[in-house]
Amino acid sequence: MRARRKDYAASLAPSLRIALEGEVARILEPLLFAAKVVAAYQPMKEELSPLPALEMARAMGKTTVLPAFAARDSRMTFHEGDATAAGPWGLLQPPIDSPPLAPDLVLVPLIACDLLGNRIGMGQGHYDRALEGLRGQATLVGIGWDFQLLADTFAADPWDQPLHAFAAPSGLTEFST
Ligand SMILES: Nc1nc2c(c(=O)[nH]1)N(C=O)[C@@H](CNc1ccc(C(=O)N[C@@H](CCC(=O)O)C(=O)O)cc1)CN2
Ligand SMILES: Nc1ncnc2c1ncn2[C@@H]1O[C@H](COP(=O)(O)OP(=O)(O)OP(=O)(O)O)[C@@H](O)[C@H]1O
Repeated sequence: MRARRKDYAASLAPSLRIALEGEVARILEPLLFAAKVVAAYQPMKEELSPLPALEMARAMGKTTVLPAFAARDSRMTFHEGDATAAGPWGLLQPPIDSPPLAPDLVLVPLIACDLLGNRIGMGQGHYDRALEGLRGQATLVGIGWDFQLLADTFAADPWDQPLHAFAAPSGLTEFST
C-alpha cells in the first residue's frame, strides 16, 4: 500500500492533485464547521495534503493544530503555529514551546483503512497513543486517496484506535464506530 500510494501520487498532474485536495476540503466543510480545534498533519510527498482543509478551518475562525515531538521517543502532541521547525521524523512541525491543545476533530494520515474504521499507519503507534487520550472527545477522520479504503477488513490490534470516517476525493465514508 505504501508503494501504491507513492506511485499514485507521482502519477498525478499537479493541477489534478490540487483539485483533488480541494475536493477533500469541500467534503470536510460541515465537520470543520462543527469543530472548535482542528488537527491535521504536515503531508509527506505521497500523502493527500490536508492543508487546504486546514486553511478552510482557519478561515472559519477555528483553532488549528499540527503534530509535534519534543524528541524522537517523545509522545506526539498537537500545537498551534505554522510548521517551521524540523521534527525528529523528517517532517516540519510547529514550535513546541506553546502548550499542547486537544483537538475535537482530527484529520488522520494513514496507509490504509477498512470499512470498520481500522487503520494502518506508519507503524510507530504515534496516532494510536495520541488518539487514545482523545477517545470520546474527538471525531477521528482518516484522510487519503480513494484506493486507501479497502473493502477487505483486517484484524485490529487491541491498541488500534478506530476511525469514525474516511475522507477521500470521491466522498466521505462514515463507519459505525
Ligand atoms: N504527514 C504525516 N505526519 C505524521 C505522521 C504521518 O503518518 N504522516 N505520523 C504518523 O504516525 C507521525 C509521524 N510518524 C512517522 C513515523 C514513521 C516515519 C518514517 O518511517 N519515515 C521514514 C521515511 C519517510 C518515508 O518513507 O517517506 C524514515 O524516517 O525513514 C515517518 C513519520 C506524525 N506526523
Ligand atoms: N496506547 C498505546 N500504549 C502503548 N503502546 C502503544 C499504544 N498504541 C500503540 N502502541 C505501540 O505502538 C506500536 C505500533 O503500533 P501500530 O503498528 O498499530 O502503529 P500504526 O497504527 O501503524 O502507527 P501510527 O499510530 O503511528 O500511525 C505497537 O507495537 C504498540 O505496542
